[in-house]
Order: sequence, then C-alpha cells, then structure tokens
Amino acid sequence: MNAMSDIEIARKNEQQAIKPITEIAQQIGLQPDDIEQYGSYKAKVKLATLAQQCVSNAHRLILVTSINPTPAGEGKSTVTIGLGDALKRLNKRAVIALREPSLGPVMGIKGGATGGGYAQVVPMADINLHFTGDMHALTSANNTLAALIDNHIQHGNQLQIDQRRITWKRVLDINDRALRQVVIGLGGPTQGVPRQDGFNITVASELMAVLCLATSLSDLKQRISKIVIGYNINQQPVTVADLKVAGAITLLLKDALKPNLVQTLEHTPTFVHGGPFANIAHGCNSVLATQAALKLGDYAITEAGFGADLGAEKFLDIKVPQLGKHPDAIVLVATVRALKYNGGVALADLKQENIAALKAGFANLKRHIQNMQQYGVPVTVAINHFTADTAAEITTLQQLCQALGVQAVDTNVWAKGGAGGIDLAKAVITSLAEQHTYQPLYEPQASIPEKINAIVQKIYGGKKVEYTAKAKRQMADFAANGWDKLPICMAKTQYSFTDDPKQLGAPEDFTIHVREFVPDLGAGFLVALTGHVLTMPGLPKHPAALDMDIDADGNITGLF
Ligand SMILES: Nc1ncnc2c1ncn2[C@@H]1O[C@H](COP(=O)(O)OP(=O)(O)O)[C@@H](O)[C@H]1O
Ligand SMILES: O=COP(=O)(O)O
Repeated sequence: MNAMSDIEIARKNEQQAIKPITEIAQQIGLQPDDIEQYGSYKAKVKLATLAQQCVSNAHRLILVTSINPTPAGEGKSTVTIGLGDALKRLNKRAVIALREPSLGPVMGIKGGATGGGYAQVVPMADINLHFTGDMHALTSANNTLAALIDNHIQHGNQLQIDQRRITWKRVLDINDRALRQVVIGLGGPTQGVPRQDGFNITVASELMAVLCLATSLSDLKQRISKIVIGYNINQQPVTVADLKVAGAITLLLKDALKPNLVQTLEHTPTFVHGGPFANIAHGCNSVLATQAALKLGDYAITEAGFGADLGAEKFLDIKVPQLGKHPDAIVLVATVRALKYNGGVALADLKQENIAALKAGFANLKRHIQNMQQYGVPVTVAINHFTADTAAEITTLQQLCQALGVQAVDTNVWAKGGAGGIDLAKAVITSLAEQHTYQPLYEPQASIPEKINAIVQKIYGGKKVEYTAKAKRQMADFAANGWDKLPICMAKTQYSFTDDPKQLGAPEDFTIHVREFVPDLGAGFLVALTGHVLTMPGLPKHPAALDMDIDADGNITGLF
C-alpha cells in the first residue's frame, strides 16, 4: 500500500485528533480572552497579551537550519516540528515558531511550509492556502503604497519624485515571471503617468521583513515611515513619511502583526507567522512569534530558510539583535540525498546508494558545521532519514561528523513523528548544557565592504567580492546618508555557497558579484543583490498546480 501523502495524513488527523485551538492555547497559559479565533483550529494572539509576558533566561532557543538543499528542500520545517513533538513527549514545555507559506512555492515546486509525513502542523490545507489572510494583507498594503506613489505623481508630484527612480515595486503572492517588467499608466492623461514598473513576490516585499522584525504596532508604524520608496529629481531619498501615508499602511497590517497559533499532529503549540524567503529576503519568522514561543514555553524551536549560509546567517546577524536573544543550540539538518547531490549525483539518481558521492558532498555539511560553530553555539546534526537511505550511508555520515567532534543523530520524524525524534531531542538537551560564548560575525559599525567580506569569507568560503559601478555608487551614497551601519541581507541562490546555482559542494577561492543594493531602512538592513537572483520567481515546467484537485466534498489532492 502506498504511503499516505502529507495532505492525507493531515486530513485523517483533522478528522480524528485535532484539538480546539482554545485547548492548545490553554496548554501555554493563554485564556480565551488572549486570543482571536479564526475558526476552531486557528487563532491570532493579542499583542497586549504578549507584551505582558517576559522571556525568562531559563528558556532555551533552538535554531534549525540545513545544508544547501535540493529543489525539494531537506526537511527543516519537518525536523523543527518533529523535534518540538519529541521534546513534548519528554515532558518539556516546547513551543514551535515557523514561517508561514507563500502561494508561490505552494503552486510551484517547493510545496507548502507545514512540514511533512507525521511531523506536520494542522490544519494543513488552511495554513498552506489562505491561512489567516496575512499574505493578502501584506499584498494589499504593499500595493496601496504603490498606488499612493503613482497618485502623488498624478496630482502634481509635490515631492518631485523622479518616476525613473521609484524603487517600490508592486507585489503578488504568486510566482509569475510575466510580471517582472511591466509598463503602467498607459491610456492618456487621466490614466496615470506612464512609467516602467514590475512585481516582486509578496514575501520579497520590505513590508514582509518589517512585519517580521517589528516588536509592536508603534514600532511597525515607525519602521514603515522609514521605508524609502524611491528618489526625487535631486536624487534624494523619498520615504513613506514624506508621503504622509504611514498610518494608512500600518492600519492595513494591524491584524497581520499578531502571531498565528496552530498545533502539530501531536498537539504541540506552534506559532506560524511571517514568511520571507531566505534567498531574496531575510528568511526568518517574526520576532513576535519567536518571542511568544520563548515567553510561553521552556524550549522554543524555530527555523530559518534554505541553508545555513542564508537563513541561519541572517537569523544570527539580522534577527538576533532585534530578538534580544541568540540561539542556545543549533540543529543542522542534513540529508543523504542532498549530500550526494552536492557530491555530483543527478536528482534522478539520488535513491541509489553512493558512498563515494556522499563523502564528496560531505564537504558542504562540514563547511556549514564549522560556519555555525564560529558563532560559538553548540551544533547537532540531524540526519533527516529518507526511506531510500541505506544503513551504510547513515553510518558513514555519522562517522564523518564524529570525526569533526559533532554528533549526527539519525532522525525519523517524517515517518514516526515525535517518536522518531527522541534521540535528537536528547542530544539537543545535552548540548544545551554546554557552556558557550556567542560571537556575532561582524560588528555593526563595520563598513559595508567589511560586513560583506565577513559573510563571503567566513560563511561562504569565497575569496573576494566584486561590485558593479552602480553598487559602488550606492555604497558611497549610503555612507553619505549614514545608512552604512545597517546589517547586510545577502540575496543569493540557495543552491550554492557561491552566486552560481550550479556550483555545488564546497567551492573555494571564488568571487561573489554584487550587482546592486536595496536599502530596506524600515526593516533595518541593506539587501545586496548577487548574481542573477530573482525577486519574482517563475513557475517550473510542471508546477505543483497541475497535480492539484478538489472534489465535490471538498477533499483536496496534490497539496503537499
Ligand atoms: N524524511 C523525509 N522523507 C520523505 N519526505 C520528506 C522527509 N522530510 C521532508 N520531506 C518532504 O520534503 C518536503 C520539504 O520538507 P520541508 O520540511 O518543507 O523542508 P524545508 O523546510 O527545509 O524546505 C516536504 O514535502 C516534506 O513532506
Ligand atoms: O526561504 C526558504 O525557506 P525553505 O528552506 O523553508 O524553503
């Protein structure tokens, strides 16, 4: 009999075992008045409730990251959920914090963001589709700002905005390459002012990053005020505050700011909030959700997108200063399949045993281990077990990690849920007892090139950085504006330490090419666009949408 799909497992659980969200909230001390229900199984937590709680030093933060992934992903969300369930089985007060899905990957190639197998959060279809409306609120807020910019130009352009230098893009939460470059305002004087524009995917919007880093409604509005939407005819920055619309944009996000509460298949409380990708944005769920997990549980388990060179680096160097707490342990998810892929095996051949390729691809995991150890945080490797993995491959991988002094735990949460993560949970608990001194990668007052060099040389393993003439001009302008003390958010391919998605494994002595910067002053970081990374992905030849369906009774297939 074929294994049940993610959606089938979730549907069976939702019919038989899912608990009312009020019971899940009560598990972590939240009363009905502390939450706003969205149906029986989803809720938002009131900001006033969260503001009344405090983070105890006894509470532990566990960050889950991974090696460079195959296109399908290597199981960070799955392992994060399974680890939370395993800690709960060990009678620990575990609370999970995840990012929320974008419809782009859901309809595209990656699928949802609710874990998989028996390590999932539910209600799975609700969360992966429209959830509590946060993505739609962000899309509306972003595009309302875009409309207000063009309206300002239409009605006299008092701020003398240079329509050739508007950096604020429209967004949609869809992978749609046809919208990357568009012309708007056609049709004559009453239809707007013609100009070139384009769409990003909603999760790449600076408003997503602002929502994920804001710690209150007033902080949200202050951050929104600082957003640079473009430049005037004297090439001076124009902000949302200049347009006097920060209040309106904040108003549109008043509910989206509240963290969403759901549960795992094993009823572990889980906050799912904010969903920036880690290749084109900072890749971390919200500060508010992570703080909620820390305040309401003894063990907060959270994840950051793609490999540790992206999501974890951005968690540690961008989110931690806002969160006010660094991870007490890091779990690095590795899969035999992705290591063989990094060792040169084609996607179609990853199910065949190949010890030599595993050993070759191990260089990728080794670099990620050493990178995370640079921050002074104990690292445990979670081997996310796939059915095709052989005993020889698992043993080889464990021996290679042991030679580095790092424990690699065979983790089977996809197939067994929390029961498959007990060994990992015990290893993490042991690592939490290790004394350590946290060491950020760079100091905030370092220059932009110094910060980027630190990331490229200490994390990516590269040798140098080349900047286009435009990027060099921007760095000079940023220094003149006093923006150069902000952290850097590297926009780079998720498949490689380099900015070439085909360079797998652990390349050395390579150059990173920065083509331009985007100053996200609201979020409080500078985005460095490298290589050909896209902020509006396209759909693949066979998008997941082709395999989706819903029957007359509402039963969904093809969602994963
Ligand atoms: N051990 C496993 N065996 C089989 N499929 C898995 C396993 N772990 C994860 N998956 C599947 O792989 C996909 C990616 O998992 P996910 O946890 O979303 O990865 P990430 O968060 O790293 O992107 C999901 O469809 C999930 O069901
Ligand atoms: O930003 C990407 O996140 P995943 O690694 O969860 O796909």
